[in-house]
Amino acid sequence: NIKGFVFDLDGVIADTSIYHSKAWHQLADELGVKWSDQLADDLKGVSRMDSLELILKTGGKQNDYTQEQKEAYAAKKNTNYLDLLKGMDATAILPGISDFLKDLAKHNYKLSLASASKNSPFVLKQLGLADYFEKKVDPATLKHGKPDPEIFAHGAEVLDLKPEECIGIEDAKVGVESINGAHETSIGIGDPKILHEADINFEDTSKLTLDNIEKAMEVGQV
Ligand SMILES: O=P(O)(O)O[C@@H]1O[C@H](CO)[C@@H](O)[C@H](O)[C@H]1O
Ligand SMILES: [Mg+2]
Repeated sequence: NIKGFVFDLDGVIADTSIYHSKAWHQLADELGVKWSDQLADDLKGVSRMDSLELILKTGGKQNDYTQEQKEAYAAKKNTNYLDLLKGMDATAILPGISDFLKDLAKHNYKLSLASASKNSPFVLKQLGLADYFEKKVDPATLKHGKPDPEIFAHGAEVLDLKPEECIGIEDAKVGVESINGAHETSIGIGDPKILHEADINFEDTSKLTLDNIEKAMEVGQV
């Protein structure tokens, strides 16, 4: 039975995916790479440097820059992103998430964070949710980014739980693949057509409750 939950951050807990997209869009314009909704969706859950490589590849420019130049561009995106976050507070917590976290804590579920973002400790602090996530996977220690199962596997290990005792929650396609690869139960938040590999789908975070999860697990024989 389920004893722990492994959370993605951007787009699951915090309404920050839009700011990542805005900052990457700004950089893509500067690099002369055509932006699209597909590219925006493909960048979800992908680490900073892998996101930049994906943008350059989309524009056929992956060999046009030195590693140093690429790191400078990634740093510029991050500065823009943090600028966009200025003044962010608990109002950026996605609908239902505060109650869901309270409910999980009340029922003694163990919680960990599996975010590719190096900004996650800062974002959690701004949202006032840092206490819920003492257990976090440090993305800088990972060999592979999502969709590799490594980050969600670590998300269970830091809770001293087996993968089958954990539910992973994601808004990105690569994130759902990572959870499934780690042999955890996957919840996909967003368009079920895009996140069709998830064991359980909810359109948005307001549907994320223990009741709805229990019902979905009964129905889905998950
Ligand atoms: O630049 P960091 O904040 O370290 O990483 C971010 O992580 C996001 C996933 O949570 C991803 O969607 C962004 O593209 C990536 O820049
Ligand atoms: Mg996400």
